[in-house]
Amino acid sequence: MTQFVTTTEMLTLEDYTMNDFEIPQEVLIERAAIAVQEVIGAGSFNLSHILVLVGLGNNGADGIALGRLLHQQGLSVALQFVGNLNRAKASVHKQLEIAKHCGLHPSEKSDFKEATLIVDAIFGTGLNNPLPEGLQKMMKAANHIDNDVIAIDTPTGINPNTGEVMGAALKAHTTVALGYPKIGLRKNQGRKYCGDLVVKDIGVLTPDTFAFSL
Ligand SMILES: NC(=O)C1=CN([C@@H]2O[C@H](COP(=O)(O)OP(=O)(O)OC[C@H]3O[C@@H](n4cnc5c(N)ncnc54)[C@H](OP(=O)(O)O)[C@@H]3O)[C@@H](O)[C@H]2O)[C@H](O)CC1
Ligand SMILES: [K+]
Repeated sequence: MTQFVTTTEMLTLEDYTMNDFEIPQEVLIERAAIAVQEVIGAGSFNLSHILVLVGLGNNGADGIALGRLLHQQGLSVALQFVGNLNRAKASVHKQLEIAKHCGLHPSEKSDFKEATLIVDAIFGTGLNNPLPEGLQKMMKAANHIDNDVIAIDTPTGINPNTGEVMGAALKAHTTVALGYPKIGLRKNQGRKYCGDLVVKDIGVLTPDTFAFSL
C-alpha cells in the first residue's frame, strides 16, 4: 500500500534527514535529479530535444540538476527559467552555477513546439497560491501541444495537498514523486493531471516513531 503524505509531513521528513543526519540538501537535490533521469531512461520518451521549465525554488533546483545530467549524457537540453531569476532560492543559483560549468546555459525563450519532452520543474510542494496570470496562460497553451511532460514531484498548478487546480495546471504524462507521493496526487484533479505516478526513493529518512496522518 503506497504511503501518501501532506506537504507538512514531507517537510518534516526532509528537515529530519538534513538536520538530524546532516545529509546536505544538495545530496537530496542530486538524488532527485538522478531519480528522474532513471525514469526518463526507462521510458519510451522521444529524447530528441528536452525542454526543462525551471521555477525559483527547490523544484527548480531539481530540474537544473536533471538538465545538467541529461546534457552530460549528450542529449539536447534547453533550460528555461519561469519567473525572475533574481528572486530564486540559493539552491537554484548553486545548481545554475554547476550547470554552467558543465556547459549548460539557460535559454532565453524556448519554443515549446520544438521540445519532444518537457520537464516540469516549476512548482512542487511549495505551491501556495493560484498561479500568476501569465503562467496560467503558459500552462493552458502547453496543454494543447502534443508532447510528453514529466513532472518533478507534482504537476505545476496542482495543489499538493488538495489536488485542486490553482488557476491552471500542466498535465503530466508521468509524475516522479520524490520520497513519498503527496496526497494531492490522488485527490480531485490531481489524479488526472499527474498521469502515471512513479515514486522514487531519494534518501529521505523516516523516524520509526513517525505517525503518518494518512
Ligand atoms: N521531498 C524531498 O525530500 C525533496 C524535495 N525537493 C524539492 O523541493 C520542492 C519544494 O521546494 P520549495 O522551494 O519549497 O517550493 P517550490 O520549488 O515548489 O516553489 C518555489 C517557490 O515558489 C513560490 N510560490 C509558491 N506558490 C507560488 C505562486 N502561486 N506564485 C508565485 N510564486 C509561488 C514559493 O515561494 P514563497 O516565497 O512564495 O513562499 C516557493 O518557495 C519539492 O517539490 C521537491 O521538488 C528537494 O529539492 C529535494 C528533496
Ligand atoms: K513540478
